[in-house]
This record gives sequence, structure tokens and C-alpha cells, in this order.
Amino acid sequence: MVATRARLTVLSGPSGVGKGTVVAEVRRRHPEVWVSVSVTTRRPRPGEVDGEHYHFLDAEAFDHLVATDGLLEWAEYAGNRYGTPRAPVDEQLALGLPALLEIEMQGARQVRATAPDAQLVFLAPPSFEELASRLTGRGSEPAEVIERRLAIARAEMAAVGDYDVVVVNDDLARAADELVLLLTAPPAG
Ligand SMILES: Nc1nc2c(ncn2[C@@H]2O[C@H](COP(=O)(O)OP(=O)(O)O)[C@@H](O)[C@H]2O)c(=O)[nH]1
Ligand SMILES: Nc1ncnc2c1ncn2[C@@H]1O[C@H](COP(=O)(O)OP(=O)(O)O)[C@@H](O)[C@H]1O
Repeated sequence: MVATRARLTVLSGPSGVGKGTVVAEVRRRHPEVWVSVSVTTRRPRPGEVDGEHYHFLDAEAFDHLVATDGLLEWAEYAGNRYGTPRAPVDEQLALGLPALLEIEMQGARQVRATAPDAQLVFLAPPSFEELASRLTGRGSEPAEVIERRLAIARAEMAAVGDYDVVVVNDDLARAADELVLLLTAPPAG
């Protein structure tokens, strides 16, 4: 295995643990870090910009991407579909540069199956109570959606053993630093 080969890193973890916040902090400190922009059938939240946070697609356009093998992975999550456009990731890795995906667990499993060298990072909350309080505190979803996401989160927390590395998101700056180190660390083995 060539130690300098650029690698694919997947950041996953329960909704509300702070994935978006940690990735934003990484980009603030290290603007050169490349992060994949996913496609989704979810509606934009206030302040979300098409092409920046997500590419917002209708169901038909999403189906087309799936049918033409345009997605590296995709999954349905809490009633919406999300996927990683394949070409930009391939281009980044072909240039010898690291690529970061922020995706949920079913997608992480697909990446593991198709790209065994990928590094799977689990972002964990300091506690389940703290996770519930962050998700509620964000105030972006109705109570019923939060309940659904917490139920998913319980299952996700139990699968932590499937991941290569665990980063605990207690202190934001420390978690972001840890992720940056992992992005540039040579693959083990
Ligand atoms: N499998 C997969 N999951 C994704 C992708 N993009 C985002 N997600 C995940 O979809 C879930 C819901 O995302 P979102 O609706 O933005 O909610 P939030 O993470 O709670 O802010 C999160 O766990 C994301 O990490 C993707 O391309 N593929
Ligand atoms: N290290 C942290 N300490 C305290 N609060 C945090 C931390 N990281 C994220 N949060 C807060 O938790 C909530 C959920 O974060 P978010 O990034 O939207 O999660 P995710 O993308 O995993 O769903 C937000 O209100 C965010 O400000």
C-alpha cells in the first residue's frame, strides 16, 4: 500500500451530534479541505444555499442519478433521499487529494463495501442526553421529526464498532483538529 495515496474519509454519526458544525469548523480553519456536496430530495432549510450545502433535487432527478450510476452511495433517511455524486470524489482522489464525505450510516456501509480503503470516522456525542438536547436546541425540525431522528440515533450509536475511528464531539475545536489530522494521516497497513 502506498503511504502517500490520497484517501477517502467518511464522517458519520447521529443527527444532531454536530457533523455539520464540525465540518464547518474544519473548513473555517482549513479552507483547502475538500468536502463533497451531496444531492438530496429534502427541502432546503432557511439559509441553505443550493450547490453549497446540498444540491436540492426533485425525486425524478434523483432517480435519474441512481439509474445512471452517478452516485457513489445513497440512502433514504427520515423520509428523504441523500447521495454522494461520484465524479467529483473520483476527480479529487485522482489528483492525489483527500476527500471528505459527511453522510449517514447506511451510506457509510456502502462506501466500506465499494471502497475498502476508505476511513470511517464516527462522530460521537459526549452522552445521549447531550445529543437529544443539541437536536432539540437547534430548533430546525418539529418534535415528531426529532423523535424519529433520535430513534435512528439510538441504532446508530450501537453500531460504533463498525467504524475505524471515534471522535467525541465535546469540544468543537478539538474535534475539528482531530478530524483534520485523520484526513491527512496515511492509510494504515
Ligand atoms: N448516505 C448519505 N447520507 C447523507 C448524505 N448527505 C447527507 N447525509 C446525511 O443525511 C442525514 C440528514 O441530513 P440533514 O437533513 O442535512 O440533517 P442534519 O444532519 O440533521 O442537519 C445526516 O445524517 C447526513 O449526514 C449523502 O450524500 N449520503
Ligand atoms: N461541540 C459542540 N458543543 C456544543 N454544541 C454543539 C457542538 N457541536 C455542535 N453543537 C450544536 O449541536 C447542534 C447540532 O449540530 P449539527 O452540526 O447541526 O449536527 P448534525 O449535522 O450532526 O445533525 C447545533 O445546534 C450545534 O450548534
